[in-house]
Parts: sequence; structure tokens; C-alpha cells
Amino acid sequence: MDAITTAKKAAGEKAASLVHPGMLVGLGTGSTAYWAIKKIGEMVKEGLNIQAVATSLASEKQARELGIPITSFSEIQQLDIDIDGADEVSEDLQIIKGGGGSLLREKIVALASRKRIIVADERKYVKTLGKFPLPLEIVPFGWELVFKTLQTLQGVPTLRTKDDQPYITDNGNYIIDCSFGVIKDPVQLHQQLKMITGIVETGLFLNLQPTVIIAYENGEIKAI
Ligand SMILES: O=C[C@H](O)[C@H](O)[C@H](O)COP(=O)(O)O
Repeated sequence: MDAITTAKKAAGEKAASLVHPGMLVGLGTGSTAYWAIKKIGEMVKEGLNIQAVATSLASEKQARELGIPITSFSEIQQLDIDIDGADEVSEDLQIIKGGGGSLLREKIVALASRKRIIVADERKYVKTLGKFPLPLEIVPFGWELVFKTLQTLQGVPTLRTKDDQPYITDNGNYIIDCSFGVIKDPVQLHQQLKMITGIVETGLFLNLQPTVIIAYENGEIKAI
């Protein structure tokens, strides 16, 4: 296992140790959250009694295969803890997510959770957001108009593709990845983008007061 994968595993397992009996747990998406779900699966096999809501079909599949009981918002209203990855975390704990295309479900789950744990390797921890192009979930109809509007906001948009076709999210939408350079005011940018009809959600996860677990390649783990 390479050093970055080892760091992701360490962050994921550290976060899993915060899951206690009886909790309702949000399961994140991506290659770091994967390790948390894997560890929680082991804990469930050893008798841990929890229920979980997954932030993507992929994570739900992983959880079901591990025997983690899955519930939904038709059964529950709030989660005790949400463990998820990030694409960028700034020093003031603002976050960009959505590199894996799951930002909408991830945000719904994060907002429904009392405690939010973000797991990331050291490469994700930055001074200010913006190097990672901001993922935006958009409805397919008229996506070209959203694309052009983003250009008028000095954004550099790219329609995400997979096998030369538009990438389709678990919700049947498209993703535009849009660079805005250094994001000086993420709250203002998020509000501006949410005003554009056709944008369903942005990958800016702001003011959520997360606990961020950062794993370093040298084996060190810091919780911020
Ligand atoms: O849509 C995907 C999510 O926001 C992921 O949590 C994020 O992209 C980080 O993924 P990874 O841990 O694979 O870098």
C-alpha cells in the first residue's frame, strides 16, 4: 500500500472509532470514506449496533455487502455522526467536495448530522480554497446555458464526462467542474451560484463546523 493510501486508511479508521453503539451514521463517499465504511463494517460484524444512511449508491453497496444496516430519511430525521471525505479543506475549515460526483447527497446527509467528521490526507489541506475546480451539480436540461452563465462570472467550466458521455450523478444530473481561481469569499460565491437556475447544488460545504481528521504520509494524524 502506498503512503497516501495508508494515510487515507488511517484517517478513515480514526473516524470510525468515533462511532458508538446505537448511533445513526452518515456514510460518505470516496477513497478515504471507503476505509471508514470498511472499519465500521468490521465493527458491525463484532456486534456494533448502528444504522446508516449512505451518501451514494456506491457507498450503500459497500455498506450492504459488509452487513451495515441501511436506513433512510423516510425512517429517521437526524443522524448522530457523518463521516465523509473532502477534495479541499481550508485553514478556516471551509470545504470543497464533489470530486466523486456525490456532493448533493453528501450535503443533505451532512446537514442532517449533529456531528460532521471530515477525513482527508495531507494533500487536501490548503490555505485557501480554489485550486480544485468547484464541482456543481446541474440539471441536464439547458446545461449549456448554465455553462455560459458561469463564464460570465469569470469561471472556467468543464462538463464532466465519463466514456465520452456526460457524467450522470446518482440523482440523474450532470456535473460541471468550474475553476474560479483562489476563492476569496466562498459564502458569496456559493450564494451567487445557487441563484443560477439549473444549478442544483455546489460543492462548497461552508460553516459546518466539522472535525477534520488529517492523516500525513509520515503516519501522523491530526484532528482539527
Ligand atoms: O463526491 C465525492 C466526495 O465529495 C468525496 O468525498 C471527495 O471527492 C473526496 O474523495 P477521496 O477521498 O476519494 O479523495
